[in-house]
Amino acid sequence: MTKSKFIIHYLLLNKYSYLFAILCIFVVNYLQVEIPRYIQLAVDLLNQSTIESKEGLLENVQWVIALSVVMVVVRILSRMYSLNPGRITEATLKNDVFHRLNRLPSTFHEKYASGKLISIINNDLNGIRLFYGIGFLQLFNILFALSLTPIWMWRISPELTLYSVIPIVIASVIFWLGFRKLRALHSQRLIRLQNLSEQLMNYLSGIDLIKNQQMGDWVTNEVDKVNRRLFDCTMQIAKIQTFFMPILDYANHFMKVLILGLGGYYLLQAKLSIGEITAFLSYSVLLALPLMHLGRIATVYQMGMISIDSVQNILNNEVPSTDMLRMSDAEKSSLRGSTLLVQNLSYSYPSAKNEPNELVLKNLSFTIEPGEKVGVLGSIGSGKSTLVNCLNHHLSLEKGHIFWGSKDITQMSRQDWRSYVRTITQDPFLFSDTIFENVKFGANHQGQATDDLDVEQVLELSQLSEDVRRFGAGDQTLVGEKGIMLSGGQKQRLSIARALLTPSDLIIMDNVLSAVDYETERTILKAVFNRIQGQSLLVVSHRVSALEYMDKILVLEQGEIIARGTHAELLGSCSYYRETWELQQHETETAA
Ligand SMILES: Nc1ncnc2c1ncn2[C@@H]1O[C@H](COP(=O)(O)OP(=O)(O)OP(=O)(O)O)[C@@H](O)[C@H]1O
Repeated sequence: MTKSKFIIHYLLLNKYSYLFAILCIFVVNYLQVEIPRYIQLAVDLLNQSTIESKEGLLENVQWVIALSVVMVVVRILSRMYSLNPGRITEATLKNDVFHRLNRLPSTFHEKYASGKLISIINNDLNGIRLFYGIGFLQLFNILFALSLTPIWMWRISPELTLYSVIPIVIASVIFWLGFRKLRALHSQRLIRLQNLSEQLMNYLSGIDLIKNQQMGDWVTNEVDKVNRRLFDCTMQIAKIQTFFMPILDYANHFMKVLILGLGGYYLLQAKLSIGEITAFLSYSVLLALPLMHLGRIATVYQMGMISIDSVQNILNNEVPSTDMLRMSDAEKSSLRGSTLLVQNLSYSYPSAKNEPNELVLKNLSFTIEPGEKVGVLGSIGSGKSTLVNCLNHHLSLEKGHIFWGSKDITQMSRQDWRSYVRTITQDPFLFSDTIFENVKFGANHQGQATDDLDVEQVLELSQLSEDVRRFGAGDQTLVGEKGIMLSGGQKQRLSIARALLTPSDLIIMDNVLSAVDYETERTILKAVFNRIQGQSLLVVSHRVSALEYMDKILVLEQGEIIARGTHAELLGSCSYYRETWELQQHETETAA
């Protein structure tokens, strides 16, 4: 979406409010120029002492009071109907941005750090709220004030109007120069805010490490450097706003002096009355007020434009077209319990320079039949997690390599694919909530009704019940940010419980038992086997003991399957498998 289309799209969201607001702003500005006319008539009648003049004076004063009351009411309405759309647009955009972030592929998140995104959602969207709220109100205020006021001034004295406008024209040119300089500074400031937010987010995520390693001083120093750059930029903006922007304010005072001087001269020549000069002075204020606001509006406009760019950088990223597809219920159920077929799968991570990178997976082919339990053994860096991320379509793939039954997984949305496959990753993510809510996370979204009994059951299966009972508040215990209260093994078991809660056709466990001892590993796997009868299982590990009871094991080395078979077969046929097994057996015995 282009910038102008973006602006119009979100303006149209509140079109009726804006139309009503424009009408109100026009009425306010019209009344503003009408009131001085009655003041002028009243002042001119002050000099006369006839009964008619007293009645006329009273009538004019009544008009001034009545019009002022109407103006106040309409002004309140104009503010309500022009400021609220800004808040509505901000809230709508927050949802739109978050919705898009949820659907963008992982490659997007590799480019944008979370801290930066948080800064855009907070600071930039705030700028957009002002743009669509106060920016809109003041734009029309200025437009109407600058078009109506000179006409009413001209009616009194064309000559005096021309002289009064001269200082304003000169000031506007100077103002424009400052305005251009400010735009670049505002853009820099938002980028520096994003950098600071990114850095703070990084350091706060690793606050334990920083404290343990006594790195507090160094980190404070680093934050100070980024903060100082932000401060310098903010100060430059403040300087321009303090010295440049009030130029219109100075012009206003100069204009008043001109009106009084020249007006007095015309009064002596009987070209103008006192009432007319009084009205002229009122008009000069009406002309100056919006001009004085111009500095603020210019800031709002610039911030709005820069913020729109930032938000568009997110919204203009295309969600892969297949992710927009939804399978019908009939098609979904026809694919339940299918075979997973991997055919000549190769993968290389995209490089920063868009050059082809080294292949991390090389020409892999295998199947996982319904209900089959398959293991993948591989040393560190052999490509196990990459394979998992291909299978669950976390990574973007070419079509024709992974099929679920007859369906190519790249031709279905990730959301549909997730209804068949549940992945337990090696870095389980826990939310800052209770154990119970963490286990249940996502279950309701998948349309699965779960009750407390189910949660209890899966905690038991994943060997976590005993630990949970020991916590004071049981499964209502808060796990802290990212599960800081739990050990690595407890986190892993909690994420297994989460995956077991709702049924799926294939469960992928990526090295999730590395933080538990061999005995617990065996018990958990046995429980998982019992629970998921009929469902397929892929267990990825560098521990042979975790794969011993699998129907089939694939041995992965440097992205290639170098052997496949059952545990017994591989002990005979694959030296790497046998050596790993013997080494790990020896480690277990030594540990015992
Ligand atoms: N996002 C990425 N961008 C570029 N290269 C990556 C990325 N993720 C992994 N790699 C590279 O791909 C190779 C395989 O990594 P992968 O994480 O799949 O191995 P692994 O077998 O799961 O290792 P481990 O047992 O340590 O988890 C490694 O050389 C790694 O550096």
